[in-house]
Amino acid sequence: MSLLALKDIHKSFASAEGPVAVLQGVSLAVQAGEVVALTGESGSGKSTLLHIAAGLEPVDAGQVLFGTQDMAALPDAGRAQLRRGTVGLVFQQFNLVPSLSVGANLAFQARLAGKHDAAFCTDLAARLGLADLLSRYPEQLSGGQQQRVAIGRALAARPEVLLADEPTGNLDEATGDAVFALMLELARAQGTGLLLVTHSARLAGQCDHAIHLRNGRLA
Ligand SMILES: Nc1ncnc2c1ncn2[C@@H]1O[C@H](COP(=O)(O)OP(=O)(O)OP(=O)(O)O)[C@@H](O)[C@H]1O
Repeated sequence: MSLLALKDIHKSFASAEGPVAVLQGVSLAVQAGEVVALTGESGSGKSTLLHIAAGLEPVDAGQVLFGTQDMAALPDAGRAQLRRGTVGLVFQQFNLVPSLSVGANLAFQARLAGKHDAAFCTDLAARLGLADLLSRYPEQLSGGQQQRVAIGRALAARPEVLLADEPTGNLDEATGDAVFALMLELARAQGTGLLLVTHSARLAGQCDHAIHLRNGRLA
């Protein structure tokens, strides 16, 4: 059974001209330890699909299966619980907690999931180049530093499924490559399934599969 399986997802948004169909029957699966790249032109629906997978956006039709549990069919509290225990998120808005230090932000998700491991967190901070920034606050960080904290926070919780929306988009190429390599290494070592939105054909080429979204369908 797949860690994550999206089945026949349909999604429209309302607009002044009427409903706009963004996803028209999208199905995909991510297995344990598998890294899947999701590519597509700007506006093709990649972020929408990731938000749906995270249970943060309702579907018009379709299933979002984590094992046998359908995220899309759960009530709010059930979705939050499934997300907290199972899913790691790295979105374009980093959503760091402004009142918490970098160190506390890094540990935040893992603590919520009951999986906090101080040594693992310290090691992650070092590998993400954040060791000297642990007592700073998010507003005192550059965009790229904030992005690395957001990645560290998701990885520290050792999620079963990691959903990442252009996770290295704010980083220079060398830092981005190093952070991407760390994400791949941890996903493979821990059996995490990784679904990754990227505009980079180079990064997509390093993944196990690359799938392309066009006109609401996977090409
Ligand atoms: N809440 C919303 N209300 C109305 N339309 C929306 C909403 N969210 C997204 N859309 C529309 O859905 C389409 C897909 O948006 P989405 O952000 O998923 O694209 P994307 O492929 O992630 O784009 P990018 O690569 O630019 O981030 C776009 O046309 C966008 O305008």
